[in-house]
Amino acid sequence: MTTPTKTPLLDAIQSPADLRRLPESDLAQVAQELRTETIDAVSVTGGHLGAGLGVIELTVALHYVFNTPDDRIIWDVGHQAYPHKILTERRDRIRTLRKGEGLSGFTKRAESPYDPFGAGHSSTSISAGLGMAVAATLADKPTNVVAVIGDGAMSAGMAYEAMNNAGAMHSRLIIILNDNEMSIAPPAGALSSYLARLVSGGTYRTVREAAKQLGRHLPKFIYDRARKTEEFARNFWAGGTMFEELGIYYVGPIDGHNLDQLLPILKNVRDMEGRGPVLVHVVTQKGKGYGPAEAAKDKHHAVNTFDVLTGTQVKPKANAPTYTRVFADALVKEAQQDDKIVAITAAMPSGTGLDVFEKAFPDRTFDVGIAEQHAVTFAAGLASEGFKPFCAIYSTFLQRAYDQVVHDVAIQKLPVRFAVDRAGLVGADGATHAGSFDVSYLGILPGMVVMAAADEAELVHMVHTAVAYSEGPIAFRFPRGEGVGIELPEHPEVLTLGKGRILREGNKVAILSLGTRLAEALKAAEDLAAYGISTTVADARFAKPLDVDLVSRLARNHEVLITVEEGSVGGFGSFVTQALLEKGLLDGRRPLKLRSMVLPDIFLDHDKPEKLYAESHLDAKGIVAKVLETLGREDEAARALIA
Ligand SMILES: Cc1ncc(C[n+]2csc(CCOP(=O)(O)OP(=O)(O)O)c2C)c(N)n1
Ligand SMILES: CC(=O)[C@@H](O)[C@H](O)COP(=O)(O)O
Ligand SMILES: [Mg+2]
Repeated sequence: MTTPTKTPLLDAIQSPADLRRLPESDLAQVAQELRTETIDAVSVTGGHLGAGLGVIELTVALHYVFNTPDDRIIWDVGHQAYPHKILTERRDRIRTLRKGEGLSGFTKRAESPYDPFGAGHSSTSISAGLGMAVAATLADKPTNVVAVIGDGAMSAGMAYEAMNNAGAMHSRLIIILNDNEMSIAPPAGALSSYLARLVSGGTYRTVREAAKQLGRHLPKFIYDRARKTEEFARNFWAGGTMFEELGIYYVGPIDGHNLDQLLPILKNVRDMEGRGPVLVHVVTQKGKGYGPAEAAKDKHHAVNTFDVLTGTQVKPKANAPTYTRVFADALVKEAQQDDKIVAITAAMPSGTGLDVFEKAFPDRTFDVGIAEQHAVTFAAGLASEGFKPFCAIYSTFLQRAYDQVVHDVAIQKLPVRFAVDRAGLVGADGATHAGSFDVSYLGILPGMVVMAAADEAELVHMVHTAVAYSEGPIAFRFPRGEGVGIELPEHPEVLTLGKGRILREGNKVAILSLGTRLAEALKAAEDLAAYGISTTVADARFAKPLDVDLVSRLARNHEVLITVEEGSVGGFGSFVTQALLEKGLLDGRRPLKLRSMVLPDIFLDHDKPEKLYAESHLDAKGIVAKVLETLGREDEAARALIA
């Protein structure tokens, strides 16, 4: 006897076309089954759960009403798109989410035609959607374009730049504002209060009222006739003014878990003749329909694998505190001594450890929302008035604020301290979140100091150094995850600017490491000893200013010099090469063999960082192989390793 399936309707849906063949009366059950499947899948993969659970009904409704993939649905950030993936021909791979070779945790063009735009970073959907809507008009295609953006993502400047443009364009773009009153943490800023006011009173628009809201945008003569009815007039002025002032029709707020509201309203919006951009304000609950998620403070934004019945998450065994935690604790200690220290996060208080800082110093902690550009210039303003701002931003998200780093901070030599977390590879989030470029993009700026912690004790020294340094901007980078378990210094030192350190002296090969590959470099040196190769290992500490004396000495006194880093081409290795060129140490008079080991020049997909580093040869084995290859070692053991 076969066991009855928990998801009979979902089992018959391969693609949205199958969904669209069902009667509307079945959709509530489809949604229920989709929720069950999402919870079950994430329980074995881990990942972003709460956001997806909040958009289950919306996902079903959108694929039912719109003709995907010809109509385009763009999920902002993409972390809420797991249910969308299940409905769009990827259910068979949903338990590979975020694993090597598996489905991405975000939307990804290469993965499916149902993902018309890739994401990972927030607040891009309205711009991309507007581009698609304009393209449809230019190509005279009847494509509907729907951008689904969260209330958190709506705090970023890009969303406003896009609405400013859209409101003036009369393009047929549909924006769904998915308002769950949550970012990763509770949302920060005035917009969130504004949205709360729109939703206040706890009443949602009925379908008739929403239709009337849309009716306001009907041709004038129809509208004038309609507005004479008293009922119409009663609801006329409710809500939506900010969006409407920008020229975007506002509909809502509506209950995003009620298919009886969602379906007719979405159909209405889809079929409205002659309209411009419309924003449908949908109110949802993050984590909806799963008790442990609804009860959790963060609504289960991101989870480890867990037990479905109890919601208990598997806690990976911790061998050492995370770099993030070490940074946060070190900053708290510094701030106890120095009341000029303030800390800034762009909507990532827990991710950056600033939740710890906030507990100690609530008045000196600023969560500015998803607004990295503003965060940096806001920090510049604080620095210009004598404060010591620590801007804690992931390497990948700091990319968005590059002009602010250059124009508002570096050119003015303002002492903003950048705590660049998630430097290097990050794992399950993949290419959109990898911190591969910060050494390159920060290290080329005049006057910028760039440090990289080789272990967590070094990180504590670097935090202290950043507090003490006030000549201009200074950045220190450190990776995601646990440290190496080294003892932390009681009394951190101010590091000498632009000076590295030698950890092991040898005479044939020199490995110059920047960042946490140092442990692998030291292991490699041990292994090389077994080949009779004497190896020096140095930690550069600074990518800028570079320790040119150290680099020159290593180049003069060794046959091989290898740089190693957790970053892209164009970073530390390039700075070392440039310095050696300028010193005339690469002009052929010396037989120096210089090699630089960097991440490959491709966007690496999600996988375990250690596996990716090994595949990129940035582990001890890879370093040894590089040395043997450079020395032209032909013995069998060397050949096996190089191969
Ligand atoms: C530019 C950028 N900064 C920060 C993040 C990290 N981040 C991912 S999701 C998220 C919260 C998004 O909130 P919201 O848009 O309301 O979506 P919800 O999770 O509530 O559905 C943040 C801050 C990001 N992805 N991109
Ligand atoms: C979706 C998003 O951008 C964040 O939730 C990100 O996944 C957080 O990454 P960490 O787990 O490294 O904090
Ligand atoms: Mg939200």
